Amino acid sequence: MSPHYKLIYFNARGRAEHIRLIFAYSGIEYEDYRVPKERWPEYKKKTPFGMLPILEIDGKVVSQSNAIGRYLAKQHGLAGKDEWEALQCDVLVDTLGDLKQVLWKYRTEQDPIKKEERKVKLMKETIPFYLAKFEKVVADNNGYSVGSAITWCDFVFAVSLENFELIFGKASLDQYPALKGLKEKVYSIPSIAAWFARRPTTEF
Ligand SMILES: N[C@@H](CCC(=O)N[C@@H](CS)C(=O)NCC(=O)O)C(=O)O
Repeated sequence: MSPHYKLIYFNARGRAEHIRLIFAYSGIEYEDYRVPKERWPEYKKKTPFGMLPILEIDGKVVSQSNAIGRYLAKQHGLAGKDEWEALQCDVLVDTLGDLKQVLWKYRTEQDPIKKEERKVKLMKETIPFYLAKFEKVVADNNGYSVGSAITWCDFVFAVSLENFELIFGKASLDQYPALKGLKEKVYSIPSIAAWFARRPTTEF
């Protein structure tokens, strides 16, 4: 019998959405609990490290979005065909994490001058540096980020690229056709498209 899963996060896609895509793709029932903002200070005390997402598996609680993603991916055939591909998934997920950290610093920068400086560096250096490399990886793998079949890494890419387009505009991926194609491929998988259609609307 499948365990009882309860995914706990905020009312956002953020660091939980790739986990929701794994659940949707694998047809796994789970509770998608979104902690209301006003309940967070109290709720925080009950979490292992004061942060979300967490996943309850038959009542046992684990934290860390990528550890959770990797665990579920391994169980549901989404972690590559062998250890080498599983490693490639981890490498790309962590590298995307590095880029997302820089994007987060830009998005949350309060000083307008520093924000503009960050934007110039991002647009001229950081984003082309990472996206050109990711583009080559996906093009070389015929449209997958790892190997020749769908992995949880593709889900992390799809969610990140969707956010990227929200931040920088729809045309921002035009020069990266393999990445754009990967995002579209993931969101057109029927089980994921169905999740996309019914998921709560949130900013990020
Ligand atoms: N490395 C952790 C980071 C988790 C994290 O930063 N969570 C944020 C939301 S995205 C959080 O819980 N913030 C609320 C707080 O720190 O009080 C993961 O990937 O799960």
